[in-house]
Amino acid sequence: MNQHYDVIAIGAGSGGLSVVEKAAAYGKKAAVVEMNDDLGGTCVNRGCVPKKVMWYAAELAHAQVHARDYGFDLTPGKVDWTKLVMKRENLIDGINDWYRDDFLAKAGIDLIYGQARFLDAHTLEVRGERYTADHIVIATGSRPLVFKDIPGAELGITSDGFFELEEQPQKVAVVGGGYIALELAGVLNALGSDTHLLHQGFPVLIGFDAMIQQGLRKQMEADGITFHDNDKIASIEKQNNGQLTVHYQSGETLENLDQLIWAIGRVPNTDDLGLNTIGLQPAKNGLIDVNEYQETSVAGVYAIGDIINKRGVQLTPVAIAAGRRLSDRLFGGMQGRKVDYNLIPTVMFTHPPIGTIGLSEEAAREQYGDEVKVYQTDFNSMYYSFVKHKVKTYMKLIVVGKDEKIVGCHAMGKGVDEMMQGFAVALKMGATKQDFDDTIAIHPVSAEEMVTMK
Ligand SMILES: Cc1cc2nc3c(=O)[nH]c(=O)nc-3n(C[C@H](O)[C@H](O)[C@H](O)COP(=O)(O)OP(=O)(O)OC[C@H]3O[C@@H](n4cnc5c(N)ncnc54)[C@H](O)[C@@H]3O)c2cc1C
Ligand SMILES: NC(=O)c1ccc[n+]([C@@H]2O[C@H](COP(=O)([O-])OP(=O)(O)OC[C@H]3O[C@@H](n4cnc5c(N)ncnc54)[C@H](O)[C@@H]3O)[C@@H](O)[C@H]2O)c1
Repeated sequence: MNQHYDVIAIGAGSGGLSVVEKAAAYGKKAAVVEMNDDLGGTCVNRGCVPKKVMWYAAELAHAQVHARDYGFDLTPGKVDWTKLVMKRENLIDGINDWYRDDFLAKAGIDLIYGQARFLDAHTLEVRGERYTADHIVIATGSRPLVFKDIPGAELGITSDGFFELEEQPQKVAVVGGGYIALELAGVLNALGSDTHLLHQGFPVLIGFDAMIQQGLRKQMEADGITFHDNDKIASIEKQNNGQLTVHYQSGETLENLDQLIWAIGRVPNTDDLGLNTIGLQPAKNGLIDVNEYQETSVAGVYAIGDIINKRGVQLTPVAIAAGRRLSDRLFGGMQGRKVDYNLIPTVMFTHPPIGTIGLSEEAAREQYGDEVKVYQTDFNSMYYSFVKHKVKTYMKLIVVGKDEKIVGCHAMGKGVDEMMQGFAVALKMGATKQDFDDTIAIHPVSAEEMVTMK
C-alpha cells in the first residue's frame, strides 16, 4: 500500500524531528523514518545529552576538591560509574518515551521504522513498503569515523562505545583534537582516569581563536592530561591481560591502556540512501550540498543538520533551526525564511568550558586586515581565590572598523557555558564595543569583564 504525505523526514534526530513537528503544527501530514530503535538521534542518545550528564559529574568531581578549600570537611569520593551510567540511561529512556508518546503520537506524526531508500525524488522504500511525499528531507546525520588502515585499530572504540562503557577505564588514550576528543578526555580525567590525548600532529581545536587554543591546552595539562603531540600510531595490540599497547612509528609505546577512543571526526550517513537513483551526487566528503533554503539539486528533496556540506555547523540547534525554518517556508507561508549560518554560538564542554561566537582573531585579520582591533583579558575569577586548583578565565572581543562592530567573542572559564547565549543575541543584533561599554555590569560575576574590557 502506498501512503502519501506532505513531508517525510529521513532520520528522527534533531533535524528530522523538528521539520515534521513544525509541518504537523501547520496541519500537514508528516512522517519520520528512523532505522534505529531510539528516537532523538545522536544528540539525545549518543551525543549532547549523555555527554552533558558526564560533564556535570566531572564538574562535581572538581567541585568536591574545591569544597575542601572552602572549609567543607569532606574527602573527595570516586564516582560510582555504574550508578552514574544507569541514571544517565534512565534519563535518555525518558526522553525517548516522551518523543514517542507525546511529541510524535500527540501531533499525529507517523513514525516509520526502518532504513529509508529513495526510489525516486518523491518515493521512499522502507522495509519493502513504499511511501510518497511532496517533500522529502534528508536528515540522516553522521556516525563516528572508524579507523581501518592501522593494524589493531578495531581494538579501539568511538564516542558511541564510550557511552556503552560499563566500567570506567583506569588508563585511557583519546585520539583526536576536536570537540569530542577534548570533551571526553576532560570527563575521564576529572573522574580520575589516567588520560592521554593523542593528536598525532593534527591541530588541536582547529579554527578556534589562538587564545582559547593555548589557554585550554595549558589548563588541560595542568589538570593532568598528557598530550602526545607528534607521536604517530603505527599499530595497536592487545596484551595478554586484555589491555592495549599503542606502538608509535618512532618505536616507542604507550602501554596498559584499558581503552583507546577514536575521536577523529565523523562520516555522513549517505550510503544506502539510494541517492544515485535520484541523481543526487554527494560532495567528495560525502556531505550534501544545499542552497540557502536547504534545497538540494533535486527538486522536492532537502537536506538539514549534520549531513549538509557546511563547515562548523554540525550542532543540534543548527539542525533544529534548519528543520523549523524549512517547514515555516514550505507550509507556513513564510517566504524567504532560512537559517543565517553566521555568528553561530557554540560551547565546548571542557573543564573549564569554552565558548565562541563569530570569527577568531586570525580569521578576522584575514577578512578585514588592519581594520581589526582586539580587546582581551585574563583573570582569576573570585571562585578560585582560595582554591588551590587554579583555573584562569580568558575573554576576547574582536572588533572591526571605526564603529568597532563586534565580529568575534571568545571566552574560556567557569560559567562561560551559560554566559555565551546572551552575548550571541547582542552580536546577532550588530552590537559594537560602545554598546558593550554602555551596558552596566553585573557584579560580582565573570561576565562583567565582557562589558568592562579595555
Ligand atoms: C559525542 C557528541 C557530543 C555532542 N555534543 C553536542 C553538544 O553538546 N551540543 C551540540 O549542539 N551538538 C552536539 N553534538 C552534535 C549533535 O549531536 C549533532 O549536530 C546533531 O545530532 C545533528 O542532528 P541531525 O538531525 O543532523 O542528525 P542525527 O541526530 O545524527 O540524526 C540522524 C538520524 O538519522 C537516522 N538515519 C540515518 N540514516 C537513515 C536512513 N537511511 N533511514 C532512516 N534513518 C536513518 C539515524 O539513525 C539518526 O537517528 C554532539 C555529537 C556527538 C557525537
Ligand atoms: N559541545 C558541542 O557543541 C559538540 C560536542 C561534540 C561534537 N560536536 C559536533 O560534532 C562535530 C564532530 O566532532 P568531532 O570531535 O568528531 O570532530 P572535529 O572535527 O571537531 O574534530 C576532529 C579532530 O580530529 C583530528 N584528527 C583527524 N584525523 C586525526 C588522526 N588521524 N589522528 C588524530 N587526530 C585526528 C582533527 O584535527 C580534529 O581536531 C563537531 O565538529 C561539532 O560540530 C559539538
